[in-house]
Amino acid sequence: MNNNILENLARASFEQTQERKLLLSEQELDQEVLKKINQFESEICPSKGFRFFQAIIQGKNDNSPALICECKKASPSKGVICDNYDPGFIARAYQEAKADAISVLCENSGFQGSVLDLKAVCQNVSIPVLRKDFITDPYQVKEAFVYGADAVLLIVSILDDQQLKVFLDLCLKLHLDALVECHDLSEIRKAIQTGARIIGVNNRNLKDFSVDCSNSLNLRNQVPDSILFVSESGFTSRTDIEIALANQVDAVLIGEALMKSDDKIQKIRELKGLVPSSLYEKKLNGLNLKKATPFIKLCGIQTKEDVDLINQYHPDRIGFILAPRSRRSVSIKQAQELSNFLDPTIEITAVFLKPDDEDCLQAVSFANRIQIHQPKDPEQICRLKQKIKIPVIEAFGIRSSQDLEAASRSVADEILLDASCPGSGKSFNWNLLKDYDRPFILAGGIDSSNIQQALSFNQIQGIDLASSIESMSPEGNIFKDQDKIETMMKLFKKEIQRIQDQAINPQTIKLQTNKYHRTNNGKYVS
Ligand SMILES: O=P(O)(O)OC[C@@H](O)[C@@H](O)c1c[nH]c2ccccc12
Repeated sequence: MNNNILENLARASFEQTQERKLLLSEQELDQEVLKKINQFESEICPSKGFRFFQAIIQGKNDNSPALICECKKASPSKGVICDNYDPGFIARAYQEAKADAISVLCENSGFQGSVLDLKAVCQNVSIPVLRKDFITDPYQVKEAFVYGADAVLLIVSILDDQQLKVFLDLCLKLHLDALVECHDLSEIRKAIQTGARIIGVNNRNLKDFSVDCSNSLNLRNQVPDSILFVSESGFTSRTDIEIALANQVDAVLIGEALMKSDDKIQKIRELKGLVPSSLYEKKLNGLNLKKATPFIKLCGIQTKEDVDLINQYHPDRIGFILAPRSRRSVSIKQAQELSNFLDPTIEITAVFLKPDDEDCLQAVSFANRIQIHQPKDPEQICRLKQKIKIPVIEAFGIRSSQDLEAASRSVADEILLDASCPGSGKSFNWNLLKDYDRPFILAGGIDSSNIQQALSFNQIQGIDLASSIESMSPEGNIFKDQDKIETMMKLFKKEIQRIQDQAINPQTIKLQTNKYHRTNNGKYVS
């Protein structure tokens, strides 16, 4: 993998470590280490240590893998996640909610963490604590020990074989557990060979920050049962946890979803399956799914009259088409002006075809999302995601299942699946969508005859209409037609109501339980 992001974080973490050495030299730290070892030995309980490993074994049960809950103020992809960050306080809430272990981000440049956060957490809880960091210096392992951590993260891709071995040996000496993070099969092999007892697979691709929970599940079978398997990142709901459970994951590591939650205790109980999660979410069982009611987007808004109609019928999103050659196009300036009249609770998507980065950057002033058809170059989506702070949608014209596969690999925040000739009012062959497992927005020829089918797809996030809400005037001009907007909005709302009513029918829920299980080749299936 492209290790740039990882390497930069590792370098930053290393530099932070060198700075701390100026305050406490390695020799002095070694003294502290010795003191603590002596303390251990004088204590009555000689088996102290390796508590993280034990906590996972004891924490997992038939209803849930063990939960490792993370304290994380910020992340390189999301910026600040938690404003009033008090790791000690958060850790106490985790413990109260019966988390099995706690992970504390200590890196400063990308995560705004510190070893002091680790210290604060260790002072506040009795459950095991993991130092989450980019460890490349033994000093960091010793520090973790002295501050009271029970485990450290070792990331295989930033360590050579020799270093990994040295660090694992040091952990063993200090009775610390090591969570050995791997990204692919070769790293897993290396970890196993070096003697890792706990292997973690990150669902977040650190090349582009995309999250795919199937990444760890697909690698599950490569780790023998004698080694604990931790699935890291991207877990947001009870459904995600159930899928991990069905794939014999021993523990899951959850950060962002908890940090964002106002009621952490309740969220952990929900993740553990101790309180029912939203019933509708259960109905839409799926990996990585945005478990919201599907939205409707009306696309190709061009005039003030259109905006008035939109405000009246209130779809969830609208689209301004900024591709110059479309018959529905508006300029960036027009879109900016029209957006001033739009009800602010309606989201705006700026739709581009082969855009320059510059145009997309300009659209940020009025749009909530950017949608790109045919990126200018293969890196554009990834680049834009880093440059602009709003979600990026990549649109795909679908002719075959290969096109769908390409879409599922997209690094965009959302994907939109359309006919190969967007805006033509034609649909592609929706039969191809059967078994498609990435959430998607559907576009192309959605009208009163097929809206019900469109909303019935398991992974549907939203639908996007243009042609079916338009008519042609006697002069041959195409315009947004109030009657048609009304018809489509009514049909949409009726269908959503029907889906929601169905979701609270207990039978539907029962059928969905344990939908995912493992096959021989380690792939999850539904
Ligand atoms: O916030 P999330 O998506 O729940 O992810 C948590 C954790 O897995 C993630 O922070 C992480 C996994 N591996 C890492 C390595 C370094 C820093 C951070 C991480």
